[in-house]
Amino acid sequence: MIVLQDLTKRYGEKTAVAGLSLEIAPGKVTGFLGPNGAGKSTTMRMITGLDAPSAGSATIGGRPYAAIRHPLREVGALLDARAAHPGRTARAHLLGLARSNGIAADRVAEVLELAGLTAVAGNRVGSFSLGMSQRLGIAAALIGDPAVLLFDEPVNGLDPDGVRWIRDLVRTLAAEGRTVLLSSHLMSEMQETADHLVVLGRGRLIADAPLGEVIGRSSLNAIRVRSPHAELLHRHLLDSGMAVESKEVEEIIVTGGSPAEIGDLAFRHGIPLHELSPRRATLEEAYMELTADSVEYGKREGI
Ligand SMILES: Nc1ncnc2c1ncn2[C@@H]1O[C@H](COP(=O)(O)OP(=O)(O)OP(=O)(O)O)[C@@H](O)[C@H]1O
Repeated sequence: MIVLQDLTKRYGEKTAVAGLSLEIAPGKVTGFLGPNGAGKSTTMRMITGLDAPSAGSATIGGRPYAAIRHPLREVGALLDARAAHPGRTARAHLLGLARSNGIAADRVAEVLELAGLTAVAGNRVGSFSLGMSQRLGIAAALIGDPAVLLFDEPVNGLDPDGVRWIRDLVRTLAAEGRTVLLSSHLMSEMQETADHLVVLGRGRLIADAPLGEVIGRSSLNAIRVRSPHAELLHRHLLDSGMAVESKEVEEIIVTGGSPAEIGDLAFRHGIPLHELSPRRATLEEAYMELTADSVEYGKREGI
């Protein structure tokens, strides 16, 4: 369990993280989303003790990172794939980490295998592609078999096979009861992988809810209704407080009501229905709506 209490980070005038309070629970994949500069990496850096908070606290299992004697045995993090020394081999890098955290050397071969790096274990890290470096970063995160894992953009640079590997890996880690915090800008991937979402905008929390709930709140969840009496149904639906848009002569798009409510209402008024099909918003659509006012670095209308 990761607990953030009023966590704040200021860089001079800039407030990168502004009073964040939330809990990241074990046993699920928590997706960490937000536009560029929203404060995701800064939050992860404070959780792992790489940055000190300006105010508030971040604890793992009740303790701040700095108070954990062998941190890699409790928290694994992939924050910067290029963090390993380029002149070292992958094996030497992992052995160094194992030694400094009281982890048995046998574990190195295990995580190299798990990350698909056994064949290149003796190669220098500096010769690795971005995808191989990501795999090494993941091997490092897993070396101490920790209960808490943080992955910042882990699929960056990975091929489709690697992307699927990460998806399966994080799902397995969560199913084992671990706490998994995962940031990514790939919404389709996040929709496949996350159970719960934490969304930041300009350093503030804008959503902390199960994935299905975040998508369910989108105004783009709509129901297509076809009826030979679409116009009449249109009026009844408006009277009952739903939003209705006419598409074709016999087709309307309804938001703000469930298929059951629409079907029952049509039945009460004796209106035949020829189609009643829900269209679920995608995470990308829900996310774009949610963060529309929080995008800091991007294209603005009229510029
Ligand atoms: N060392 C630093 N010095 C000054 N400002 C910083 C520093 N690190 C981060 N910031 C600023 O803090 C804000 C949050 O940055 P952060 O990297 O945490 O965002 P992010 O959500 O991870 O973004 P991205 O999706 O682009 O990786 C940004 O405005 C950034 O410029």
